[in-house]
Order: sequence, then structure tokens, then C-alpha cells
Amino acid sequence: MVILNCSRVVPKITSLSRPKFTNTQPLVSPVSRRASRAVIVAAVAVSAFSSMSYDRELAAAKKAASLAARLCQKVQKALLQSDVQAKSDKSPVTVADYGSQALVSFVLERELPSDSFSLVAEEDSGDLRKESGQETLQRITKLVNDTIVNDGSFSVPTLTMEDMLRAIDSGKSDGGSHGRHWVLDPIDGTKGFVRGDQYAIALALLDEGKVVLGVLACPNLPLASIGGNRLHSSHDEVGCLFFAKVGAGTYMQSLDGSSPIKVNVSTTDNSEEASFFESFEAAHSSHDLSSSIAKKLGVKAPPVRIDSQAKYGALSRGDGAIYLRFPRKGYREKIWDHAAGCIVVTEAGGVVADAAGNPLDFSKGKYLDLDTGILATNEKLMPLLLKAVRESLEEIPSAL
Ligand SMILES: Nc1ncnc2c1ncn2[C@@H]1O[C@H](COP(=O)(O)OS(=O)(=O)O)[C@@H](OP(=O)(O)O)[C@H]1O
Ligand SMILES: [Mg+2]
Ligand SMILES: [Mg+2]
Ligand SMILES: [Mg+2]
Repeated sequence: MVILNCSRVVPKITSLSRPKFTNTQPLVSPVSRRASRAVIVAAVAVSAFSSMSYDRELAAAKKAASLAARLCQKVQKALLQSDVQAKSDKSPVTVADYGSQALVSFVLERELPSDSFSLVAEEDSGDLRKESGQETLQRITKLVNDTIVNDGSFSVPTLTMEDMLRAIDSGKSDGGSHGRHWVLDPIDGTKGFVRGDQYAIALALLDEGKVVLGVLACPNLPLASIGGNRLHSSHDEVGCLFFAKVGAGTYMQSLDGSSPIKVNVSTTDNSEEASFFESFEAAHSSHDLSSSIAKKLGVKAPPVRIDSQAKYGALSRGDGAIYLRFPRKGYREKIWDHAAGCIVVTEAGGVVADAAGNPLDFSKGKYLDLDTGILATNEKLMPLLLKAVRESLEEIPSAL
């Protein structure tokens, strides 16, 4: 059986945690009872490990992502055309991408001083080290220092431009299957960010190649459901922080610091009422393919197109029931575009897989090595979804 769950490093013990056998149930032999007790003791030990560990790391990740969100919101509000620069791959990168990466790196290192620090992150300081990057570097340095001072919880001397370059470049790790690695997309959905739309700060922790925690800060995502394309209702309060820890579920709170609430994916098994999320940018994911899949499933609602891993966040709280992503042939997915979103969805009871139904493997370095696309939904809908995906890929291979 394929286990379509990218984040669990412990076996599910739901049935074991409510043992059916007791001394009043003589049908269970003493041997199997002993064996079952041993399994329960082991499972409870694993369960305790999974819910007690990573607490410090999760607190640090939430703090880092929340501060980075503050920095990004400030920049997005004041976004000038001159903030947008062309990286060598021509994607827009702003002072906020760099500032967010430097700040997350700074906060994690400060909050977890005893840990060895490895970070796999999207940006690097190459362009900032050039003569033409000096003004940008100055602005990043000021932004990061201002955010730290406004927060007030760190007593550190003012950070220098050299500190910025170092903090950004601490994200040069290659990750892999051994040890712990933080995975960061300082702004996921930069195009959405530049447009004034959705984006996310996405931070996850890998331990021995598995995602063990994830945090998604989505500064422009309404706290209320965006199901039924309610994305642009102007009355909604915005700013969501999703977080998930292996074996401990997914929670959402407001970026302003309300109490967290537990969230769960939609439990619908009726594909006709299952609305779906996809990339805003058609160049990032084939809208033709998803529309063919939706047709096969009988989905009635139009797609909800939003930028970034905010899609995973919205899915984790049941705003819609399906996430579809089909990049063009040859595109290689990066781990920072999915690690945090993946655990946020799986811990909320969802399933994330590639188009062949395999779980995503974050242990191979910077890239995900996968079959064709990425899908997320609940366990009941996944078999139907995989069938529709297979058929659509056969019918319109040119869509990719
Ligand atoms: N050609 C192509 N195909 C597929 N994906 C691409 C492509 N180019 C970029 N990217 C990556 O897409 C990330 C943005 O995520 P989304 O596609 O979910 O958002 S969007 O609706 O398209 O804005 C985006 O993340 P950021 O660079 O962090 O914004 C990219 O990693
Ligand atoms: Mg980018
Ligand atoms: Mg990204
Ligand atoms: Mg990015």
C-alpha cells in the first residue's frame, strides 16, 4: 500500500490509543496481549516523542515567520517599481525577499543558539555583493534593523551590511537525508507580492529527510474562509499564521497573535462539491489540465486561483478540497515551495502526492524528484482525483 503522507515520521496510532483488550476480554491470548501492550508502550513513547519534540523549534519558527511577515507587509505597502529587480532567472526579487531571508536566519540562530544551523533557502547574496547591489543592500539592512528594534525582544547591536550578507548566505545548505535542515522560502509567490496579492513566508524543518514542522505566514489571507472565491471581500480581517508539527495537528492563528484554532481539511467525499485551488500564474501550472480534471470530477465551482503556499493553508482549513499544480515539462520543483505547505495539509488530515500517487520526498536535496505534478486533497477523494489526473494526462499530454 502506498502511504500518501509526506510528513509523518511516526506510525498513526489512533486505533492503538484506544485499546480494545482488557483483562475482562478473555478472547485475546496472553501472548498477543503482551505483544499488543508492547506495541502500545512503543507507540505511546513514539507519540510522546513526536508531540514533545520540536517545541522550541516551532516557537522559533513562528517568531521568525511572523517577524518576516511584518517586514514584508511594510515593503508591500510601500512597493515602488525600483524595489523589483531582475535576478538571473528573470523572476522578480525584492528587498523584502532578501530582508525576510536575513531576518528568519537571524531569528532562528538567536532563538536556537545551541543547535547546529543548516538552512536551505531560495535567495543568495550574489547580486547584493556587486557594486549595483549596494543601495539595495543598505535598504535591506535598514529594514531588518527596524523590524528587530520594533519587535524589542532582541538586545543586539545594529546589524551591518556584512551581517546581512552572512545571514542571507547561511541559506546555502543543500539539505539532504541526514541531520536537521531548515527550509525557507522567504517570500513564496513573489509575483503575487509585487501585484499586491497573496504571498507566504514558508518555513519548515527537515529531520532525517522528513518534514517535522512547518509554518506558513500568509499576511494577506483572510482569517475567514475564501471558499467560493470570497478572496476579495474587503470586510475580511487578513493575516494568517498556519503551523503544524508532526503528530500534533495543524493550527491557525491571526498574525496579530490571537489564540490558535485547530484546522482540518474538508471531509467531503463528493467530488462535485469539491472546489479546487491552483496557481494564479498559468505559466506555473497548467490551467487547461486542471480544468479537464475538474470536469471529469464534476466539480461545479470555478477554480480559486491564488499565489503561493497560501493555497495549502486555505486547503488545510477546508476552504476548498483540492490543490492542483502541473508545471510545464522540464520544470524542477524546489523543496522550499512545498515543505511547509505539505505538513500543514497532512497534519490537518490531508494527503499530498505527485501525479503517480507517491508521497513527496524532501530528502534529496534542493529539488523534489517527482512525477509530473503535485496534488493535495483528503483521503476519500485522492483515488478519484488520481484517476482523473491519469486520464487527463493521457488525453491532453500537450497541456504540459
Ligand atoms: N515556470 C514555472 N513553473 C512552475 N513554478 C514556477 C515557475 N517559475 C517559478 N515557479 C515557482 O512557483 C512559485 C510560486 O508558486 P505558485 O505557482 O503556487 O504561485 S503563483 O500563483 O504562480 O504565483 C515560485 O515561488 P517564488 O519564486 O518563491 O515566488 C517559484 O518557485
Ligand atoms: Mg523566486
Ligand atoms: Mg516559492
Ligand atoms: Mg520565493
